[in-house]
Amino acid sequence: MAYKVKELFYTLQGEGGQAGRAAIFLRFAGCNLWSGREADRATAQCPFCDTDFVGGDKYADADALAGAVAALWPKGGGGQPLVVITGGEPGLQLDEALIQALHFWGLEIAVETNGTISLPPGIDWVCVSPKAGQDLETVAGDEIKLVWPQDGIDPTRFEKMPFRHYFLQPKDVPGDSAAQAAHLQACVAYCLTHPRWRLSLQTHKILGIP
Ligand SMILES: C[S@@+](CC[C@H](N)C(=O)[O-])C[C@H]1O[C@@H](n2cnc3c(N)ncnc32)[C@H](O)[C@@H]1O
Ligand SMILES: Nc1nc2[nH]cc(C(=O)O)c2c(=O)[nH]1
Ligand code: SF4
Ligand SMILES: [Mg+2]
Repeated sequence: MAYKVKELFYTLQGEGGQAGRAAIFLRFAGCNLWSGREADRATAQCPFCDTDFVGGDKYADADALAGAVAALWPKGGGGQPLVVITGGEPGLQLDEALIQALHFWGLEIAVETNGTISLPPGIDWVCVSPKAGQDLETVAGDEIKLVWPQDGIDPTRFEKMPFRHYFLQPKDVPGDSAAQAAHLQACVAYCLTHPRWRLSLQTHKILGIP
């Protein structure tokens, strides 16, 4: 199968339970909850997206893509190579052939998903970030990372699902510092009154790295 990839880059995982860990990012093009066009944002099922996932390059098959990913890991530095597969929505393109090819290169595989599309088996770390009004296909995994606040979602709903970690991540609104501050305070207040939940900051944005 051919894959449409917006970008490949090497950085630190900025969010969630693996924040601070070096990782190669594989960002797939396309999402099922927004076209990616600004003109459609207001009517999108997921209107607060912080990511450009339109366009990019085609890879002819799993071996070609996995080889390009593996080539980004620094030689001789040690550590367990990690790829974070994101998007857009990775559930649209991620398949068993790509999982196998990435594992062949010794990569640990983490996925960032909105949870609405079933994923192939074999992923090492599954992060589900639920979106208001969207039913979940993936109801178990390593972490829930809920962008907060979001109207129409009660976080306690996810506590019945077997995830290892529960994170709230402040909803970023570029250019609106009052909203940013309010969203951060809402997350802090919720974590203090519901201690099962932990704060996930987007540390790459704080650091100014990709
Ligand atoms: C761009 S999404 C791609 C993966 C997948 N489509 C998803 O939504 O989980 C990567 C992560 O960024 C989060 N995110 C998107 N927009 C955000 C924003 N404005 N503020 C904070 N987190 C955001 C998503 O919820 C998700 O956890
Ligand atoms: N550094 C960094 N960490 C991230 N964790 C999840 C990201 C994403 O866009 O899925 C992301 C991202 O875009 N950059
Ligand atoms: S589901 Fe993920 S990629 Fe799609 S619009 Fe929402 S945050 Fe962006
Ligand atoms: Mg991001």
